[in-house]
Amino acid sequence: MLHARVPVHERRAALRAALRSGRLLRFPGAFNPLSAVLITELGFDGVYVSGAVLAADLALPDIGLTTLTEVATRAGQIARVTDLPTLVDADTGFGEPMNVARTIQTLEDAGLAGCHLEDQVNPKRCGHLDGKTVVPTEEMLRRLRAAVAARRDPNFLLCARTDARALEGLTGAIERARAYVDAGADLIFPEALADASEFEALRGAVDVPILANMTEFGKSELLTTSTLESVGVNLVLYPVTLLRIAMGAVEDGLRRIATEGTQAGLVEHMQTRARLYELLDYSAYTSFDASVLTFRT
Ligand SMILES: C[C@](O)(C(=O)O)[C@H](CC(=O)O)C(=O)O
Ligand SMILES: [Mg+2]
Repeated sequence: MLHARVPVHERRAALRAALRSGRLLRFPGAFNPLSAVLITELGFDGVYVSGAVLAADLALPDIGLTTLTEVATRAGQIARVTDLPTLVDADTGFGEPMNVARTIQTLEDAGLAGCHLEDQVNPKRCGHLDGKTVVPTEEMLRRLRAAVAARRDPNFLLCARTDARALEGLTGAIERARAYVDAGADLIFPEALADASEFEALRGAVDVPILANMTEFGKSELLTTSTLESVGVNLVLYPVTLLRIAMGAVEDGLRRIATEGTQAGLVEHMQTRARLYELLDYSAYTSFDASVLTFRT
């Protein structure tokens, strides 16, 4: 009721331990706090807060228009309703290395378990689109060093994302990943690798956990959890999946209401009032209220 129970430092420690387990951790992207409740209830391992989803939610393209305040606020709203660790997309860190330092502390304060920082130039774009540019390795190292120095909880997970695969090939991405690990990255996010063999090659090249981004309509083949686990991937993101499912249903529903003049035919596909109230733990609020009233009288 009201909020998560597990303190964030414990969730961060649990995520560290789980990443060492050899098990694949599944992090669907929550498009709002309520979807994070469902992710938790259905037994996933963590919650992801996607920059693309956060921007799309504001009807903006994912080109670095959202601010640190917007991202930290929304990610904090999501993190506080789940006992799972929440990982947030910090894009390029919202500025120069000094800004990156502030970003890390702000995200720590917002209750996140970790974040990823990427090596794109500003303005960044979706990692699965053409026309990206990356900063020189040295500049990304400055971002990472600032992040490491600013972090107050050593278990706050710093994930380094490289977008170099599209520009410098797999070898270039691997070289960068190694340099980012040396600078203190705890987890590597190789963006837009083509297939399982590329993940396997990266796996063999770094000795920290690696992440796979299974976003739809992108450049990566959609690999199953067993394939990802078999090539040694430690964490998989389904960043925009829930938003795409929801928006697909919303658009179909709106069209049917417009053409049929009623939503009656859609009711059987809807989440029921009872299920919604169950997710909201409605009855606990009613009992709480009753107990407070009883206490007063
Ligand atoms: C992972 C990602 O950074 C995100 O913001 O969710 C995006 C996802 C997407 O646009 O499909 C990405 O750049 O891959
Ligand atoms: Mg993003």
